[in-house]
Amino acid sequence: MRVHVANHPLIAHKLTYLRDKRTDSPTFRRLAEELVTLLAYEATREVRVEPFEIETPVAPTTGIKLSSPKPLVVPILRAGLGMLEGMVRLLPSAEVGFLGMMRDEETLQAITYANRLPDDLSGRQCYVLDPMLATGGTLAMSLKYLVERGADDITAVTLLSAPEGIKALEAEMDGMHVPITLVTGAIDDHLNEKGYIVPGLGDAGDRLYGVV
Ligand SMILES: O=P(O)(O)OC[C@H]1O[C@H](OP(=O)(O)OP(=O)(O)O)[C@H](O)[C@@H]1O
Ligand SMILES: O=c1cc[nH]c(=O)[nH]1
Ligand SMILES: [Mg+2]
Repeated sequence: MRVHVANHPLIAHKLTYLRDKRTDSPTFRRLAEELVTLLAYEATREVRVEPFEIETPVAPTTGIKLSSPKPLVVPILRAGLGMLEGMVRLLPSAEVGFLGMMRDEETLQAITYANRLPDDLSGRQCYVLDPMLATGGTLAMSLKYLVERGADDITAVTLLSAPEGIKALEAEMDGMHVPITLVTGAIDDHLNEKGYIVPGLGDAGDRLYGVV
């Protein structure tokens, strides 16, 4: 698994306000969207393209366009929804599939409660969106679904990641024979005893949408 930490002062600046507990939901949603657009630039560096002939007002030339099949963007509900708009703004022709997952806060095991993905993902590049990679259980389960359905190139985009979760995800995806890339805004210090990222930003879903 390739891990890319997007090292940019604007990303660090926006993450700081996202982390601040005084930041309200509307501001949090706007910052998450802005951050994804910056991360998406990095995450799509190897998006598949093909040559395409056009004519400028001056001369014929060869450009590029996104290859078919189009990339699939998969936000992990709930919190991943807060990253969807920022991503599809950069990739407007992408298709979108949904996975609903939640962590059992006692066992920290991921549970899937919704799954709306194309059956056949053969040859598809997939971009999985989830703001938080904590223990790695949620992303590991999501990426395995995609690999089982035939995805052959997967990039996970997170705002924050824990070192423990990156290690666990690497171990889970080892031997999958599918290129996996993680693009993240920052790698934080550690996980606490409740599985929260430290310093982190708290519960991303609650901060985006309120406590359920
Ligand atoms: O790496 P893990 O330890 O699996 O934890 C990360 C998951 O936890 C959060 O979701 P949560 O279960 O809180 O659901 P929500 O998005 O509905 O709030 C977060 O958005 C990730 O999906
Ligand atoms: O710190 C964390 C860990 C898991 N899920 C979150 O939303 N935040
Ligand atoms: Mg949550």
